[in-house]
Amino acid sequence: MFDITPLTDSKRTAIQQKIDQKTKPPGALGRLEQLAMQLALITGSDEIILNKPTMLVFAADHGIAKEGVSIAPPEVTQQMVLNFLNGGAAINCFCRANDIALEVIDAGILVPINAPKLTMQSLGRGTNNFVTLPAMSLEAVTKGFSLGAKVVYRMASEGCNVFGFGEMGIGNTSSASALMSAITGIPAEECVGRGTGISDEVYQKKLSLIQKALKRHKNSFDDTKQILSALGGFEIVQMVGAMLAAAECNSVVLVDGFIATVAALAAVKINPAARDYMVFCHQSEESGHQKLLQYLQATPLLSLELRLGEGTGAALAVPLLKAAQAFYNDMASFDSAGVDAV
Ligand SMILES: Cc1cc2ncn([C@H]3O[C@H](COP(=O)(O)O)[C@@H](O)[C@H]3O)c2cc1C
Ligand SMILES: O=C(O)c1cccnc1
Repeated sequence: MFDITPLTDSKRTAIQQKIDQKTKPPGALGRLEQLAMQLALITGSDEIILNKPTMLVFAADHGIAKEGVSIAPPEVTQQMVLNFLNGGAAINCFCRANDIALEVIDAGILVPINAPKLTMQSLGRGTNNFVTLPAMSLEAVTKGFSLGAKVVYRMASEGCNVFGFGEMGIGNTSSASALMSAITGIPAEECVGRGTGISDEVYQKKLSLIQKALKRHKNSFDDTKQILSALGGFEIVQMVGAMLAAAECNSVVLVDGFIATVAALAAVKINPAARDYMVFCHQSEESGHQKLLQYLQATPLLSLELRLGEGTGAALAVPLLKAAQAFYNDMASFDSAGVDAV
């Protein structure tokens, strides 16, 4: 379904040489050098090209939210979508601060909003409660992949080659933890966290509901699509399709916090070549995130104790991408600056 070209090793030596000829001790720009290597492999080895960075925020509701597993009721998903459209959320501020375009997508909120700025591609009015039923049909997963991909193909045709992925959906840390446990085999206790900041009591309820759901659906864990249909969210499946499409379009995939990283995990299971295009932007405070990053052998760029989602950690990493681009493209070499090589 997604034809992703793994990044070629043949250009690595030339890129490393270019980095090593910059006027600095070898390796002195640390992680920025690794980032420049990845960006050069994705976008061009002569010059790193970052075009029209765009944040895609997918919003949807979750049947499990009715169980009271969040600090907020499900209505907050729709209210936050309106907040995004009015420019008032954290993600709006960080996108404005860093010159990132923002597109908000209704992937399946409970009560649709009629607003010209909102991209409408709803898969339904929230998922089923996965404690008792599969969250969605397999057809919805497949449709979600193509709807997510559609947004990326449109933006890529307009020249965008840097995509950030964010989400909004009350209850979605429950779906994400259940997916993480089912896909990786890591026990639920290590995947489930406090989400929006729930109490000990609510945490115990959340954990036991997720354990119950994992037991109930365990016979349909043969492949990633089945797992997504059992436990996923409409915003999560659209993110999976969008990430795979971005990798297919040779674009940079900026992965945000816990929920976005679970979508990235599913995308990598579906097509391992997608991993090459992913930049893991930050480590969230959500307790399962560190384990998940380790599982994916990913070292995140930032660690700011965020636990918000919306794409905020991805937006905050964009200046680092621009710094990697700036030194790779513009910094003098020992030769051009007349500095003795070290
Ligand atoms: C006002 C508000 C704004 C948010 N922005 C992102 N989230 C984050 O919290 C939710 C996940 O946590 P849980 O699984 O505990 O519900 C998601 O919507 C996520 O994007 C928010 C949550 C709230 C309450
Ligand atoms: O890391 C995240 O994505 C996250 C953490 C808590 C709540 N919402 C999102």
